[in-house]
Amino acid sequence: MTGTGKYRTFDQMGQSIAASGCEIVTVAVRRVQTQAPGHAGLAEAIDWQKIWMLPNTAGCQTAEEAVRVARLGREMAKLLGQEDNNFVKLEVIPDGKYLLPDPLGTLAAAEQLVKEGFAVLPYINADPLLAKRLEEMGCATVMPLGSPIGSGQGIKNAANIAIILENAQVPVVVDAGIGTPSEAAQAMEMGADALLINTAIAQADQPAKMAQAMGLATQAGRLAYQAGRIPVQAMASASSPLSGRIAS
Ligand SMILES: CC(=O)[C@@H](O)[C@H](O)COP(=O)(O)O
Repeated sequence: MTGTGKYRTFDQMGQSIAASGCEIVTVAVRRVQTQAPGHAGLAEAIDWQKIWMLPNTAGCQTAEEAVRVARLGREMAKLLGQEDNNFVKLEVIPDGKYLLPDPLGTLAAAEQLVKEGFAVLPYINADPLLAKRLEEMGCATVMPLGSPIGSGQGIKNAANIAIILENAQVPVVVDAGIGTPSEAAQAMEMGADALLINTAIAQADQPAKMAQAMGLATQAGRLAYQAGRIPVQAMASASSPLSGRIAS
């Protein structure tokens, strides 16, 4: 999954989405609604016949706001030709400095949106108990953050994300903070089902190239997870057989 924010141009955005190989693109409902300079034409710049839209509630500080914006997002998806799209990336973020999600607001909004038939993809701190509660409530995924949005700090919550992955019965999408392809691969090697990456691509010197690198790393990480890594050992073990040596 990729985002649509922070690109220098819509052209760069389109090229990056294509180069990444992503299947889902998230769009802030409020950006599509404003039609202000820099936002106008955003939704129209993407071919929604090929890409699944994930409307998000960015900018919402309370559960009530998020529920309202999610409903608008569903209408927006319909207008853009995705009549059966009931997805919403739920963001309830009252904190402007670290952009950390409000767990109680997220829980309350998720409960309401699940009741209304949404496929809810909640953006959360990497809290295993919260992830479980959201799953039990009927959320379609959980989206724990690797580190704060746009920080490029990578996977700072690896231990907690590992617990979420161990327990989850729904797909786990690692969202936010991924700064490099190696961090994308790391999250996938841990067993994440998907990633959401925006800033590291959009703000790269060459966004499309970084998008491709992120896509390749995501696939590499997934393959490595499926292949099964070797156990880490304290001591060396020789690569060549020890029997039949020339020297005694
Ligand atoms: C676009 C979006 O949904 C972001 O809020 C998301 O969390 C990605 O974070 P990064 O920008 O750190 O990749």
